[in-house]
Amino acid sequence: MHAHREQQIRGLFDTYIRMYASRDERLTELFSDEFSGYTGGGAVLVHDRLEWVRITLQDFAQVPLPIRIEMLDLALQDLSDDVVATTAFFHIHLPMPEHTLAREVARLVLIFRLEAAQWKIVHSGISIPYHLVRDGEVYPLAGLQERNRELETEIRIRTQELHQSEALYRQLIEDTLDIIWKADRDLRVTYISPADERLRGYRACEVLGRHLFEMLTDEGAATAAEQLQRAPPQPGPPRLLGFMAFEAQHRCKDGSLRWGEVMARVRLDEHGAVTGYQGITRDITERKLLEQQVRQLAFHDALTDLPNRRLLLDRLAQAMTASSRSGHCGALLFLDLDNFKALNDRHGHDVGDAVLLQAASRLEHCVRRADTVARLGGDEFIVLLPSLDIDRRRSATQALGVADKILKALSEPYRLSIERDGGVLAEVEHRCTASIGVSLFTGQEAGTADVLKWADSAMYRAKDTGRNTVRLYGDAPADAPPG
Ligand SMILES: Nc1nc2c(ncn2[C@@H]2O[C@H](COP(=O)(O)OP(=O)(O)OP(=O)(O)O)[C@@H](O)[C@H]2O)c(=O)[nH]1
Repeated sequence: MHAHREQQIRGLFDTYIRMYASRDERLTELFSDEFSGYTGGGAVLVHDRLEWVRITLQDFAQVPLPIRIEMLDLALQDLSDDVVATTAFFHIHLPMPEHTLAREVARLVLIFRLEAAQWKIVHSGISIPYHLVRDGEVYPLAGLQERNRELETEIRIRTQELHQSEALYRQLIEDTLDIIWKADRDLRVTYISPADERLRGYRACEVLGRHLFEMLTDEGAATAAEQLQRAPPQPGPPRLLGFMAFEAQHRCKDGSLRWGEVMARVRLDEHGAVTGYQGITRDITERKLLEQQVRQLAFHDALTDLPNRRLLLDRLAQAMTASSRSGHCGALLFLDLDNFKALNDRHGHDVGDAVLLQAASRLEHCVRRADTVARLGGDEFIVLLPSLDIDRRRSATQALGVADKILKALSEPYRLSIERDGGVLAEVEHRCTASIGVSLFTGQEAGTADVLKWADSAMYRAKDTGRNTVRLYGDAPADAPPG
């Protein structure tokens, strides 16, 4: 997309969000005369601009206080020369505490069209969290099916009338990505909407009549079965039980897996007997991936992928709790590479990074699976040996043994590719040592910060005594007795 055009649409989108959040009625001036849009619950397609303005003003009157919108992602897509689609993901924080929806991701599609040299919003579709819809009530299923039909008609008519942008209609359909399904009382599928084929690749005829749980992984089926058992049938007039919500992994035809958020309901007759099930499944794979990335970023070092300080402290606290139960000692090794700055200064940061990566890998090869290798930052690493011996002296001997093994592994030559003037790569061999401080811990006699501080001070003593060596906290007269 042309940078100028992108900037323009982004600016307009930001203005829209700002005006919406501050309940600014001038927002309605952005709507095209040929506007169409889905109302908040997603069930009704509105074609009339004035009707849309009325709905917007009613929304502003119902929640007059400013609302907070926390943008997560915004994507712009050229649909044609004069049509651009924007897709935004965000959290909505309404001013009433019961409507704080920070956990839920809302999706807004706005389509901008260039009209007489002015960009106008020609379509709006919002997919909002389920429980925002009518007092905790899930989308009425009939409403969604109705909406699907309306969409298809809308697309047919508009394609004939406007011949404008095929992609615009594709975008419209994307608003109904949720899979709608129904099953009989034996959980055999009796209806599945076309969205399932788009997401999982199975044609409806391949799914109809099959057990609902065949769509899921074994783990997903176990979650679903557990949820269904939680909805005990009660006698009464024919009705739908309240919906249950759970997340489960779904199998796709190509062998891949996708995460779905399932909202399901049980249909009962007047005797309380189950007559069937119905539900909506929303694809949340992207959200799950994002959550996983966020977790990875929060607990791991970006360069080496090793646990970071936060995760290390967590593991150290766990090791200390386990040690109080077992009576076994644990050890923390604080490592700092020697003269690392000189390497960076001489060959540049990228070469320094390459050494850090190789050092991280060597450290991982020196320890067992139950041990943790973490990077605190810079050229500082930690090795946590959570369970050694019951006897402190024997534990010290074991920890010092691991430290010696690490010193030896780190002092092996590092082979590095270095870019010389003119971009030619040269292979060089670099030698590097480390200084290590070791502290032992038993149970929770001390805090995690103390154990880390002791290992750090022992490491500095190793530096002071000439580097490339190991020191144990508690061996020097100045050391306070541990624990
Ligand atoms: N390449 C690279 N360098 C880093 C990174 N983070 C910090 N550093 C550098 O690592 C160096 C750390 O040096 P120090 O540990 O303070 O000193 P040193 O040269 O190793 O000397 P001693 O520790 O006294 O042996 C500094 O030059 C930092 O700029 C990183 O992610 N990548």
